[in-house]
Order: sequence, then C-alpha cells, then structure tokens
Amino acid sequence: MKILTSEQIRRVDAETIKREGIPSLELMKRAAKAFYDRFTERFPDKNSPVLIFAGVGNNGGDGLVVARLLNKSGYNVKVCIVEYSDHYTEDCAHNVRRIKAENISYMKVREEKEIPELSGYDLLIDGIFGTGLSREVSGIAATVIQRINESGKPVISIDVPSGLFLDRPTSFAVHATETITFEIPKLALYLPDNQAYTDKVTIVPIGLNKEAIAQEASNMSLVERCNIRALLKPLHKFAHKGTQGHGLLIGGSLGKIGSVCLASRAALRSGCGLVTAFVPGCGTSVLQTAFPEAMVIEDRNGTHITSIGYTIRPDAVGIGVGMGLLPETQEAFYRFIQQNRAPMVIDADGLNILSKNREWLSLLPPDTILTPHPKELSRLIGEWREDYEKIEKTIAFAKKYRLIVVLKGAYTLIVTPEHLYVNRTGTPALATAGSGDVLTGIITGLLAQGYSPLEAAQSGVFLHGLTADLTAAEIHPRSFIASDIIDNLGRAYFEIEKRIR
Ligand SMILES: NC(=O)C1=CN([C@@H]2O[C@H](COP(=O)(O)OP(=O)(O)OC[C@H]3O[C@@H](n4cnc5c(N)ncnc54)[C@H](OP(=O)(O)O)[C@@H]3O)[C@@H](O)[C@H]2O)[C@@H](O)CC1
Ligand SMILES: [K+]
Repeated sequence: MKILTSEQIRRVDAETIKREGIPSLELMKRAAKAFYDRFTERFPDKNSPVLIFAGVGNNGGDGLVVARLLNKSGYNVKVCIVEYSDHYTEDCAHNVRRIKAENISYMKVREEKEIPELSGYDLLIDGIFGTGLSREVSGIAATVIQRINESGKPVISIDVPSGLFLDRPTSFAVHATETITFEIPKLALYLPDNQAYTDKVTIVPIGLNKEAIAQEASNMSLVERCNIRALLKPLHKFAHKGTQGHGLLIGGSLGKIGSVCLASRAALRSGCGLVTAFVPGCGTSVLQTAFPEAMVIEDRNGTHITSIGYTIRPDAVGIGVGMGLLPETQEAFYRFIQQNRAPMVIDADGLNILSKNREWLSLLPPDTILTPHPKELSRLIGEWREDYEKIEKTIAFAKKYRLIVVLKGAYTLIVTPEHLYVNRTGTPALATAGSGDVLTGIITGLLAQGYSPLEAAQSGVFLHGLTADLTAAEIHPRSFIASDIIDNLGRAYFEIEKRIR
C-alpha cells in the first residue's frame, strides 16, 4: 500500500471526484461513513455522551457528517465547531446547515471562555484539522487541542490527529487514542517522534479511485499481508533438506551463546533445510544440547571468535549476534567479509564492529542486510535531530554502500537505496531479550531459501511481528519471550497463507 504526501492525497481526492463523476460531498459522506462504521464497532454503547470537535475545513465537514450519522442511529452526540477562521469550506458549511436542520445540539467556539466543560463526555471525536494543516496551530484551535489533551478522555481522530504535520516534525497536536485514517497511509502516523499523538492507527477504505492512486509515484509503502503472501514460494512435494537452503549463523562468545541458539533455531523454523552455527568452542555443547537440529562448527578458540573458516557452502550467512568486540574477533570479521560472497545479514556486534571500522562498509556485497536498533544505527550514520532527518540519513547511507537497512522499532522501517517500507506487524511484546537475534535468524533462513534480500527483509520482519500479534490474547505481552517468536512462526505462516473471503 502506497504512502502518499498530503499534496498527493489532495490530488487523488480531486481525481476521484472527477473520474467517478461524484460530487465532493459524496466523497465526504463515504469517508464519514467509513469512520462511523469503525467507531460504532469499537464503541457500541449509544448512551455514552460523545463530543465531536469540528473545524471549518473538510476534516470538520467529516466530523459533522459523523455527528449526523451517530445522531441518526441514536448516539448521544454534541458538536463543538472550532471556528479558527471565518472561511468555511463549501462542504463544511453545507453540513453546518444540515446539523441545524436535524436539530443536533452544537456550539461555536471562537474564544477560550466558550470551550465547553469536557468532564461530562465519555468520548471525544477530533475533526479540527486533517491533511490540510499547513502551519503551526495557534489561537483558539491550539487552546481547544490543549483542553482535549488535558481531559484524559479517549480521543478518536478523524483521518489524522489534529495538528500533526504529514511531512515535517510536529511539536503540538491532539493525543489521539485511535486515528481512523482514510484509505491512504501517511508516514507521520508511523514515526516514533509522533508516538504521543498517534497511538492506534486504523486504515479504512473510502473508495478512492484506484487509477488515481496508481498514478501517484511514491517511494514509500506499507508492507501488507498480501505482499508477503504473493512472494512466498510454494512448497514442492519433492523438496528435501538439500533443496531448501543452508543457513550459517556466526556469532557467540562466552556467556552469549544463547543468541546464536536463538538465531539458528529461528533460521530453521523459517523453513530452510539446514542450519549450521559457527561459534567459539564454549558454544558447541550448548548448541548441540539445546538445539540438536543444528550442525556446529567451532572456532579454534574457546571463548570468542578468532578466525572464521569452514568447508561447507552456505546459501546465506547471518553474522554478529553475541560476538563481542575483541580485537581478534574484529580481525576475523574483517577477513570474513573480505572473502564471503553468500548473501548476508549483519546484526548486533557485527554492526558495532562496522561502526568502529567504517571503511569496511565498502567491502560488503550489494544488498547486504543490516538490522540495527536505533542506537546501533546512530553509531553507523551519526546522530539525528528528528525522524525525517534520520530517514534521510539512512537512505543516503543505504545508497552510498548499496545496502538494505532494517531499522528496528515499533514500526520497523526497511530502507533500500530506492524505497522506504513500513512494517505494521508486532506489539511491545517484541521488546524482549533475544528478539533481534531471532529476527536475524529468520532473515538468514529466508535468504538461504533463495528469497531476494529485499523479500527476505520484508517477509522476515513481517513474520517476526505477526507472531506477537497472533499470540496477544494467549501470551501476555509482558511475559512474551524470544522463544515464543520461534515457536509461533508456523502459525504466522498459516495466517499469511489463510484465504480471506
Ligand atoms: N483526501 C481525501 O481522500 C478525503 C479528504 N477528506 C477530508 O478532508 C480533510 C482535508 O480537508 P481540507 O483540505 O479542507 O483541510 P483541513 O485539514 O480540514 O484544514 C482546513 C483548512 O485550515 C487551514 N489551516 C491549515 N493549517 C492551519 C492552522 N495551523 N491554523 C488555522 N488554519 C489552518 C487551511 O486553509 P488555509 O488557511 O491554508 O486556506 C486548511 O485548508 C482530510 O483530512 C479528510 O478529513 C474527506 O472529506 C474526503 C476524502
Ligand atoms: K483530525
């Protein structure tokens, strides 16, 4: 699903109206109905008093149509028109007339003293500003937003939390409990800097014109279940372990062998045929006991890796977990990346070694996958002030070294030199020890099965997150551990392959 800018969304909006020969009011009705459907499903209690804040633009117009729909179906609604300007859009003005005609209780607010007391309401709907926001919020709109935020009430935002900029940092906006956004995903809804404003995000279709969307060029998109489903290879009846790929996981040091166990088990569960772990001597019996399905090659040294050599021919390599940063290990890493030509994932200490020796980055084969968390990323690309700068710097870095960067977070970003992908699967349950090692293992396993680096990165991240989504009702997010990801990978595959009627 393409992520578009506000300017592109405006064009799609206008093109839909033109191509489908519908009045703009009709599109507003569709949007409001889509919001209403989701809202009433989430909040079926019609007795809960609801206050709808509507601005004077089309986001406000949506809010007024929502008020009419809720009122008609028996909800207890009131409307507060935040008149931050005298200039109403035509469709908004039309709906002000309609709410009057339908006797819906409303008030206009132009000054602070006119703002109603919010304590009597159970739910607030926010339709003050949408994608038309063009400058910092001030005056009465700012005061109202502040009151909304201070109220502590659940706030459901229409399209975007009011005050959220779609293309630059935001310092003040509605703290939405949920945003019900119209059809097209907006990048700002998925950035960590905006977490105070965007909690849950739900995308609802509103029947925008498909060709109009297709015409808009974008180098950003959401990773969707259908994308992953389409790229999964079928399992052949005559498949055997030799045809399913051989993954090699290199890492570990005394006290950190668990990371290699997790990564290797995850690689095998992701579907590859064979897994070998390359570890220092202290890891061999641990691995063979904890994970008998893996083969093990040991370094000549007992406590940490000092030289990486083997005669097997792996189809993919995952390197770095638990490896440590001792000079001999760094040297071994250097010699290894100089000669390795198998597709590769680099994580954890592998990334830290690269940030200490930045000139080695140019030795990496094109499309090598790096999987940093934000701290590891900052060691590689330097500090950033805000998310847009971070993304810009990561793209420049990916371009310079022709790499794929998987930036782990609540919404993991997959950055290639050409494109930014946003993954939505996953919950805070994944913020647990070993979760990153498991991701490295899954991506290595997928690479070994012959998926391209981009496919492996996208599907690995998607599957990893999906295990947490699928177990959310059985394993409390607080007690979810990295092994639960591995144990539920099969379930995640079932979910992806499930037919949706
Ligand atoms: N696209 C779609 O698919 C569909 C979109 N729909 C809905 O339309 C919404 C977009 O509506 P919109 O364009 O009328 O803009 P909106 O956000 O209501 O703002 C209103 C006006 O406020 C102004 N303004 C800006 N910043 C300001 C500030 N800081 N302080 C004061 N004023 C400020 C600015 O006008 P200006 O002053 O720049 O002339 C702006 O035009 C969208 O989010 C969705 O809900 C659906 O109905 C149908 C399908
Ligand atoms: K809004």
